[in-house]
Amino acid sequence: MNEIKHFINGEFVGSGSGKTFPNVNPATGKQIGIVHEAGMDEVDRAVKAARAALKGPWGRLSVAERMALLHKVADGINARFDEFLEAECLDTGKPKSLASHVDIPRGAANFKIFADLMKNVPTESFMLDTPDGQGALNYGVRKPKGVIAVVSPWNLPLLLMTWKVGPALACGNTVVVKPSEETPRTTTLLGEVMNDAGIPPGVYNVVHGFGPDSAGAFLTTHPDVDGITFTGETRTGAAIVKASADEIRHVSFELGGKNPALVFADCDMDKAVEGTLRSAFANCGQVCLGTERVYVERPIFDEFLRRLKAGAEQMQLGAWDDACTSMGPLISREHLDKVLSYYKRAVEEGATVVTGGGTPDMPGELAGGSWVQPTIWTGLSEEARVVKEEIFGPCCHVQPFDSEDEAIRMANDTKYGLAAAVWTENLGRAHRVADQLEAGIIWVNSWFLRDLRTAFGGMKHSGIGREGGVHSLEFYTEIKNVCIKL
Ligand SMILES: NC(=O)C1=CN([C@@H]2O[C@H](COP(=O)(O)OP(=O)(O)OC[C@H]3O[C@@H](n4cnc5c(N)ncnc54)[C@H](O)[C@@H]3O)[C@@H](O)[C@H]2O)C=CC1
Ligand SMILES: O=C(O)/C=C/C=C(\O)C(=O)O
Repeated sequence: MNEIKHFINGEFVGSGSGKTFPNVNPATGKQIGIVHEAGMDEVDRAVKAARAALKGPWGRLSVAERMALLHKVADGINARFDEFLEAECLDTGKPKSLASHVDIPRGAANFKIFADLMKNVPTESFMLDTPDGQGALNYGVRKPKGVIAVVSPWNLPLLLMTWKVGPALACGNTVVVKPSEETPRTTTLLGEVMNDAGIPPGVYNVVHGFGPDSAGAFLTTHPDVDGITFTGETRTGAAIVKASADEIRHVSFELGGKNPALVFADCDMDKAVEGTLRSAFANCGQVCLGTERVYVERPIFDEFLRRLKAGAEQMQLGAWDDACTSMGPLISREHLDKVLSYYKRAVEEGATVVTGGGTPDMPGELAGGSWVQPTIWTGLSEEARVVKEEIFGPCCHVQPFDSEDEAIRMANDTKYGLAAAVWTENLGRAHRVADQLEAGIIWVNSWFLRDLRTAFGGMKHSGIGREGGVHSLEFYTEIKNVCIKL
């Protein structure tokens, strides 16, 4: 059975305690590997290795040398594309059609884009008038922040982990990554790529384990970590802030969402239906940017709903390596139970189930997996828990609206503020609505169209700070001002 170890100081090591936990394929429910669980000792060794590497060859590289190494990491991922693809699909059950277009290419791109960005970002300078008339020159210099703790989730494991590791390393930091306990494989495989690319030992470290009382908590409370970047649930973000408060650590958080789509009668219906099918059901609905609330202008409500239902019913649930599969399972039995509890609650809260609402019959060994039907509801009150809480499954509630103001009011009536999609062919309306929506990322006539140079993050309970482009550099560096009296 595949044994998944920590990656510390350039070497794969097991847990001193001998503690392990199972690595399970959610498509079958079968154990496919054994993962070592880090204790305080392994986390401490990883942080010490990361600290030492800052002062070693890594810290002495020129920017050009560092960027060349990061390009080699990206090339290394691409050279082992099929291994990364299989590892990611076994951990998550997601179809290869998705992972081969999104997860793995973005895993490589996250290194290239930030390497190139770092080479080209200027820092500020100001001339200051002084009473003697000679003046002073101020200039900013960016320094690495230090040792960065990266705590990542299971929904887009390689993509979301490298989205943080890429810019962190481009800025000259070192990292200790705690991947989700559900998806340890690609983060571990990346250790081999780092070694092959010539990244010095200690620059990239991985510790496996859980959150509370395990590797996640040990890492985020470690006194020698300089910054924490996290993607995951809002409650976990709050726990990390509390636990790390004594050490006054910088944090960057991408948290949950309950994202709306606003579909206006003047939309291109084909695009709106296709986009909403993707935003509600891609990755089995396990995308923090995904749509769980759809507001449709009343004149097109019936037609839109009919077409959305038809699209949802055409989804092919199946094995990751079957070319016909368009949807995989949920990540785990535990998550299936959570999603099904919302399916039950929707009915209790008075929903009309337009399609889905339960679990499908899957053939052969897939019968043991965490499968769930894509589900659409109508008829719920805006106060229903199913409309208010993040479910993180392949489901959405569709609600009619009669005016632009009403749609905006309902869309903003949430504690979250991550993303929103607006479907309209009226440019004036697009600008007007985008301006009023309370979300960090607004897509007009698109969804998940990502330009990695742009600010990415959430308002309200959906996050702290922004990453992407220069915003990542803000988090992963300390800017030092030098003032020279002339
Ligand atoms: N991107 C997103 O917005 C995501 C949202 N979720 C939501 O979160 C729910 C729970 O999923 P989980 O995987 O349990 O998400 P989570 O937020 O608990 O876990 C994400 C990462 O944080 C770690 N972690 C958990 N508690 C921690 C703690 N106290 N200190 C340090 N690290 C900690 C986990 O081990 C994992 O690596 C899902 O049902 C879904 O609703 C889950 C994954 C991604
Ligand atoms: O960086 C991206 O393109 C995608 C981000 C998606 C999430 O943060 C998520 O689903 O958790």
